[in-house]
Amino acid sequence: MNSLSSLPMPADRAFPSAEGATPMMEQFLALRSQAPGDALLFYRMGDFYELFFDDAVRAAAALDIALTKRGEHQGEPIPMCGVPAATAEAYLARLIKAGFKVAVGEQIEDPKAAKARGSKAVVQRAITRIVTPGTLTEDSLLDPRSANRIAALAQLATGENAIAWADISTGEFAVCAVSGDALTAELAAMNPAELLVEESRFCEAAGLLPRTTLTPLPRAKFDVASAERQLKAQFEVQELTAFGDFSKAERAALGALLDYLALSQAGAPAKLSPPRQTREGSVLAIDPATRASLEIDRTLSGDRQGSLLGAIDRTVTAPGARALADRLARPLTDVAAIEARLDAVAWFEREAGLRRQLRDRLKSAGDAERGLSRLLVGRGGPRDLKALSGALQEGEAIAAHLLDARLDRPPQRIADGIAALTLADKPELAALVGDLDRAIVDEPPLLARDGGFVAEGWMPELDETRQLRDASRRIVAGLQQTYAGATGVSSLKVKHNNVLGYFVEVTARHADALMGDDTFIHRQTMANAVRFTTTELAELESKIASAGERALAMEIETFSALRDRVEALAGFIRVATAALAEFDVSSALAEWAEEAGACRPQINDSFTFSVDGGRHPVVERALAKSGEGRFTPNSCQLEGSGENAARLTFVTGPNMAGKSTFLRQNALILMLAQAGCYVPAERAEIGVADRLYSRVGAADDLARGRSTFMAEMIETAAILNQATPRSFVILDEIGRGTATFDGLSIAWAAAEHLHEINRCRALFATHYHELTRLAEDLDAAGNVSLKAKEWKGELVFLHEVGAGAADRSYGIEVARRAGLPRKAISRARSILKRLESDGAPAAALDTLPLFAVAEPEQAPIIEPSEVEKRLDGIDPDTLTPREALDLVYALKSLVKKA
Ligand SMILES: Nc1ncnc2c1ncn2[C@@H]1O[C@H](COP(=O)(O)OP(=O)(O)OP(=O)(O)O)[C@@H](O)[C@H]1O
Repeated sequence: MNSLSSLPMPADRAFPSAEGATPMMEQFLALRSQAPGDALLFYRMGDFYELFFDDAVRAAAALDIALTKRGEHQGEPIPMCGVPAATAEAYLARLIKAGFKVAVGEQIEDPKAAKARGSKAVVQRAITRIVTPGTLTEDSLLDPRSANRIAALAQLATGENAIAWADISTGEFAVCAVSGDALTAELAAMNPAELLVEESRFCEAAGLLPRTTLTPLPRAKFDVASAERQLKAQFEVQELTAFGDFSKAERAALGALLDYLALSQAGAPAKLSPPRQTREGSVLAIDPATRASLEIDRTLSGDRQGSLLGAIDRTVTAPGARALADRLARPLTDVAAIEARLDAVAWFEREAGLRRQLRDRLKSAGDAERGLSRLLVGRGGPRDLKALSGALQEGEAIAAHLLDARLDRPPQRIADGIAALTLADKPELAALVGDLDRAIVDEPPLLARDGGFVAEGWMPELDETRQLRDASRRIVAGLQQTYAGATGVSSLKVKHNNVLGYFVEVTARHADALMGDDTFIHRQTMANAVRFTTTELAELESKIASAGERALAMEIETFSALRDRVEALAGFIRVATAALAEFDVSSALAEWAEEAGACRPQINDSFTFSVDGGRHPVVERALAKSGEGRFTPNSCQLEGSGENAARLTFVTGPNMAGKSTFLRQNALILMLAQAGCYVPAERAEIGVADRLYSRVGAADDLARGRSTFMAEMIETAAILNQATPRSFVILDEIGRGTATFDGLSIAWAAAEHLHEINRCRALFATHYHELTRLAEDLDAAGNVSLKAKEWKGELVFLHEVGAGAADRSYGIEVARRAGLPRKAISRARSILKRLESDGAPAAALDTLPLFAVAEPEQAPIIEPSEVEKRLDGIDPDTLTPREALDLVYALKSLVKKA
């Protein structure tokens, strides 16, 4: 979705005044004026959500549903459309995907209560929620394997910036002050579903993050003083310093986000953890262009399959998958933190048997994280409670299992996980888990109001009421027999519907037998049946109904009591569910490492990048799957000082030889290592990088009015302006999108800039062989090349990286393989020959007539074959079937001869 289209509606849409409105329409217009202008209003009417006026017109078009009319307002028909409440989530999902927001106006009183106020009274309604991409909690609206964050960007006039973000499903609430340079990379690492920006900055922000919905907010929402008040109230503290020393921009961002969340949850804001301050630079900065080109979590065409994440993800739970995606999105820069993650992976790698048992158990732990968040924002149900107890029980069993195994002493992160999952020292949580397990049936309904989820034996009073209800039901069932005996109508049935309640039904033929009997009160005559009620049935009916109502009320009360206990212990539960996700991620990474032959990288603060036998995890997998052969491992040595290895290495070689693959695999290895993953190599030593840049492959960015070359230059400019000596850069063929000499000059200057000014570790793939000479002049530059050899006139790619520059490009050979017409190929060869001998392209070309001369030794005149000659002389329309058959035989014999 383009971010500009993420604001499909102007916030200042006009709706008619309430003058002359019916009471219901008056209420609708009042709610409409409370709802944000850029949101559609779903107005609950019985079993439907209805939309009116402009909302109806837009929703009908977006959902492709019928647009109708309902009465008139101020002399004009009112446009209307509606969706059934029972299936509303599916429509919501489509609207949110299309970039809309939806305000939900619910009935907040029982229609009976409204009726009691008078026949014309309108049921009270209120906006209970505003559904936006960043505030979703429903499983059906969310991708189970991706996080769903919402962020707010505060940019003060002083030039101070900060990003605050929250994930309602985990309660995460954090903030980071960022410099202008790092803004885009920090936002890309966060990858929020929705970004709140000040409205005057909307255009600037549009396009920063292509998959993010932008929500403009008035400037006042970023006011520092009111933000501070709101934060203090939310976290019940006198001073914010309790949580950290927040800058003005940080406070503004946190406040705007909190306010928006409160608004979208209609005053019942998500239960967030106190704000955590993070430091810019604690994650490896990767800008959006680099992320896209490295295909980290999706390919350039948007698929998960074929991305790095798709290749290495072996997690077995949705929270695990989300945690892994997050690790790849935000690799770390702190050596100790990376080592701690690697220790956990290594432990699971060593304990392979235990790992398999654990992964089996994890599968049944489910996704308690999102269930918890639904419960906390008041949208959870009995199924979420059950999932929670299931996960915590499984978690405890896992912790006990890991402890019992008495294997190698677990590393810190695993030990912390075990501690978080052990219930013995958390009596309240243990009691809650036990109670949830006993109180809720095994397969509870989604919603509490459906009832039937409190298990038998949990609440004697409820059991009694249910027994009463069931006994009455049994009496009703027995009455059928009694009535049949008394009336002599054996086909008599006792049935139930919502209009009559319990009733007796006989066929028209037997109606007379009941008509004269005072026990039976005639209610309905249908085509084939006649229906009666009886006082006895009516009494039983009301007993059953009131017992049912009482039972449901008790169940709902039980649900709220359990929910409150969950809320009180939410902190512990979050830590426990996070521990399960951590176990899943670490064991999954160990599983992948074993499968892919990956090794533990050595991480340190040096400026070394030294990889032996490195591989590209995605290309390798694709090759193995297609059976096209094995991936050739390649080593790469870079050294910031340039002493033992070059700092800047030029990579040359024929087209299709594997240059881009080599560049990317090294960037991915660095990223994986800093994310705390094993790396596909025999050995790797990696000095952490602060920023990773990749300029590989150019694509037009026409949506933003940039040509391929312009897009390439903008990205190159960002690298040359921002890369530090700690950064890692891969550059693929920059400058090729313009005139040869311009391109060469730009590539040349960029290489020198990287070497002399940025002084970062860099791989620079190029077809400009002139550049390779630079390695002689620059003290920390070197050359490697991808090898190819000619064998029996064919070019064979070895995909092997060796020292030194390549001698030629073999571009024409690749073009021939790709199927360029023979004439074009031979023409290209002759042009190349002349260029190589004359040296000056333009002058040489002027003298060459286009396609006039065909070089005999390279492009022999192709004689038509015998078959072609024979076919040439034939007019198919004049052939008899016999002649045609003869011709086929003749042609076949010619082919054999040839
Ligand atoms: N190390 C390797 N082992 C096996 N196959 C490889 C290896 N590297 C690349 N290949 C194969 O070669 C193909 C071309 O690789 P790549 O795109 O990296 O070449 P290139 O040199 O960058 O080409 P161009 O200069 O045309 O952009 C890949 O799609 C892959 O199938």
